[in-house]
Amino acid sequence: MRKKIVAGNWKMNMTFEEGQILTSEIVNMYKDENVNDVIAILNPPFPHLFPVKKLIGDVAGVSIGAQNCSDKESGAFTGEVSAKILASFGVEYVIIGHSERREYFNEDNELLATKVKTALANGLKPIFCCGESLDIRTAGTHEPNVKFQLTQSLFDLSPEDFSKVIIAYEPIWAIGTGKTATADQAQEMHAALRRHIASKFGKEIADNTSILYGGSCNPKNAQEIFSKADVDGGLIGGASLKSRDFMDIIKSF
Ligand SMILES: O=C[C@H](O)COP(=O)(O)O
Repeated sequence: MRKKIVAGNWKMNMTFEEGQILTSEIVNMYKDENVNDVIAILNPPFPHLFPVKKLIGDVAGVSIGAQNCSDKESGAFTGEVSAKILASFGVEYVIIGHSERREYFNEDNELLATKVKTALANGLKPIFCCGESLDIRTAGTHEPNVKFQLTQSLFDLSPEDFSKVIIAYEPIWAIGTGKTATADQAQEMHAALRRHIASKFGKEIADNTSILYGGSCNPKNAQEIFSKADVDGGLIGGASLKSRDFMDIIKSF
C-alpha cells in the first residue's frame, strides 16, 4: 500500500533559531497528537539539515529531506552539495525539480533525470516535482505537458529505482499564490499521472507510488484535497513554516 506523506518545504526561510523552534514544536506535536500513519518530512535549507535531524532524533514517522542536490558526484563545484554528502549526514529524501529550480536556475528535464539518478545511487529518495504553468493550463495542454516531465526525467529508471520515487504535482499557478487547484483538478491530474506510470512500470508499481499535491495547500483545504483517491499527501510551502498549520495539514487525513 502506498504511503501517506506530508512534506514541508521551508524554501529559503528560517534562521537557525527559528528552525530549531519550528522543528521542536512539530516533533513534540507529532509525538503527542493522533497522527494516522502519515510520514512527515521536513525539508529545510542545507545548513539546518544536521541540527534539524538531531532534534528529530528517533521519532518514528518524522524524517528529513533536502531541497536540492547536485547532479555531480563530487569535485570542484563550488557552492554545490552532492547527494553523497547529504546521505552521509543521514538525509533520507531530496526534492528534485521544484518549479522554482526549473524557472530560476534553468533546470531542465534532462538535468533533473541526472539528479534523480545521482540521488538514487546514493540512497536518497527523490521527491520529484512536476506541474504546469498558467498558460499551459489555460491552453488545456496541462496533462500531456506534465506527463512529458515524468517521461523525460523518470522513465529511464529501472522499476526498482522508480519504486523509490515520490511524485509531487505542483501546478505553478497555485504555488504561493493562495489560488489552490480544486480537489477535482488535483485528482484528475494525479489519476492521469498514475495511469501514465502504469503504462511504463505496470499497475502494481503505479498503485504503490505516492503522489503528493502542492500549491497553496493549507489547513482549510487539505482535508478535501487529501480525500481524493489518488492524492496521497502534500508538499507544503508557506503553511509548513507554522507548526500548528503544518500539523493540522498532517492531521487532515
Ligand atoms: O514546495 C512547496 C510548494 O511550492 C507549495 O508552496 P506553497 O504551499 O507556499 O504554495
